[in-house]
Amino acid sequence: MNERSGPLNTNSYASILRGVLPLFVRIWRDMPVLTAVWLAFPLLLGALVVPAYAAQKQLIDLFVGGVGRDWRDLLEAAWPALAWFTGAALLRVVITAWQNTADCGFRNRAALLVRTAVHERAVGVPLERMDDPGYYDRLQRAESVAGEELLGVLQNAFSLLRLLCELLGLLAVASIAGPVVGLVLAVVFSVSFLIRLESDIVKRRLNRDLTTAGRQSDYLRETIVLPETVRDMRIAGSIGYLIGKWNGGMRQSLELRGNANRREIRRGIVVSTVQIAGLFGTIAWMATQMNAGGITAGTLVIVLQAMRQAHGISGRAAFPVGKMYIQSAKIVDLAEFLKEPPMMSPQGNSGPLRKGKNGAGKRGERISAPVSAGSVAPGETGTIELSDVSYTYYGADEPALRDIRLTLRPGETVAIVGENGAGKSTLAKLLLGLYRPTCGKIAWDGTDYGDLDPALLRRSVSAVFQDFVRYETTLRDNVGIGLPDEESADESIRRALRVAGADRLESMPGGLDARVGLVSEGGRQLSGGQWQRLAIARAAVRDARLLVLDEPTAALDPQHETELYRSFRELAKGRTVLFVSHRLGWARYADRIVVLRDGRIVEEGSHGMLMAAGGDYASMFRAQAEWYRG
Ligand SMILES: Nc1ncnc2c1ncn2[C@@H]1O[C@H](COP(=O)(O)OP(=O)(O)OP(=O)(O)O)[C@@H](O)[C@H]1O
Repeated sequence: MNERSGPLNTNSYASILRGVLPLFVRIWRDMPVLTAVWLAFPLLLGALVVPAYAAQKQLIDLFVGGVGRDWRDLLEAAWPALAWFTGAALLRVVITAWQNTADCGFRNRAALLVRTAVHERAVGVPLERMDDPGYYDRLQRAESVAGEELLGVLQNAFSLLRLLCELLGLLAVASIAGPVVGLVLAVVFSVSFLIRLESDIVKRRLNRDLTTAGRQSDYLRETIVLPETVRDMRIAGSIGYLIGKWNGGMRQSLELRGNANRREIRRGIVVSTVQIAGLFGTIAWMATQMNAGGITAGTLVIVLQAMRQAHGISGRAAFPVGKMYIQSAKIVDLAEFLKEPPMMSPQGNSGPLRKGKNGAGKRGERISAPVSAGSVAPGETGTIELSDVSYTYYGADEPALRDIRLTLRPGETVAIVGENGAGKSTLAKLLLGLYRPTCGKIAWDGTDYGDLDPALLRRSVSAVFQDFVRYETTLRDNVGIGLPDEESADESIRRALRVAGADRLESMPGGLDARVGLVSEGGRQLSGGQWQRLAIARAAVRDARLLVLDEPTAALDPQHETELYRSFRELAKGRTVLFVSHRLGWARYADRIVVLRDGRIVEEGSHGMLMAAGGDYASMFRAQAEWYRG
């Protein structure tokens, strides 16, 4: 059983404290005054309980003992207690109003502070870490915690603090009847509080686990009704399959929830029994004391009132604590996420995987501590050399690339071809410095990528990926993202749009400011090919010496693909280009073709040479040519 789904134990409390405290310290450091004010209000409210009840006791005793006395005498004797009572009530109203304002301001500012920290960390995290499936879970949890959840945790912490302070005040009031009364009530409320808390936590834990399972079930529910799913399922004759899976999952969660509810009811009965026994025992004891003249009527009344109020509070206190326990476990995730090493090496990695057999990273192993980034600028020539490079994805058993030896000369166009999964995109990512080789070395003009200045390396490379991003903002953002905000930028953007064959989009109302995508009102949705041309323009606009095109024409129609090929010369001018494509018609015009199979280079040469050799390339090329001819 892991810690988070395990029973309530001191270890989990310790880990929660380890996670939560640094966050609170961070918040405290950033806004000490607001935090101090936020903490002071509950303390004041708790402290006010005692004078209010003491004044009430005095008044009752005065009125009970003063039956038959002149009302003026009574009033004279009672006015200090009346003043205390009224003053405390008024102060309570004022403090409650202020505390709501302070609480709201504090929580929003704290959440903004932490959210900014999460976003800064999320964009700086090494890409390699994103291959760890657990990373997304951590990021998602951190994101949700840093927003609404953190607000919730702080709100619950505040409610809890307020309730505890009031409870302490009430126990102090109860002790007026005798320290034993205070002690008995403290024990009764603590026991019932702990029982309630335990059952609340069990239920919340279940809710959290069911939420994780619910993601799968939500996915199924949403997928079932998609037109493409309906089409696929009809063709496969398996209409009931997904519905059955979803339904089974839902039934299981309903059963688990039912069990938790029954458990909660049983615990509730125990709590009520403990409380009734404690409270009635106390009342009976006080009644005998009053008879014997040990306590006054005023004491009896205020202690009864305090008991009633404390009873309500002890019930309510389990709620924020239970919520915080579950939320705090998420806060630990948030704190852990904020500890993710930032991108420190130009490769966007924090360090190599620990290697298993064949250089494979072991499943579940964490990536080691960050390596420091270099400070050397990439050389002018831009010769890129890969020496015995291997790469294994996080958690994979087999390397995706093995012993790659390859040199890209300045201005050269190299085509990488090979069947699906051969390692083409992985090679592209390594060349761009997004991943760090598990073994071997990549050097730019003789300097290891690890010694290059990350920012300068990023400026020297540019890319279009098959899974390119669609920025649903303006045309200008889509192409010029990351360009300095200069007047000349628009001219560069227009040139890039022309090269990518996307200049017609500029005629949309608003020109470069035209909104694309459906996120913003009035935005125009683009076709897959139009989005891809924007991605190509985005790569073309940057003055990079290495341009990587990974299936840049997958969404283009033949006409536009041909047009793009015509402008390819302009796109490639003055740069080294590496392109990955399954369309071998493109490859034949490359200076060199590199063929990958199972992560290894199996052939290398010009189109003519490889055709003459009659190997993998020749058979792939002939198969495609046959397809067109046939
Ligand atoms: N993020 C990842 N995590 C684990 N394994 C991965 C990941 N990405 C790719 N792989 C694996 O690495 C190998 C090479 O993948 P890669 O995407 O480089 O192939 P490719 O030649 O570009 O394929 P395609 O032609 O289908 O795009 C494949 O076996 C793939 O399953």
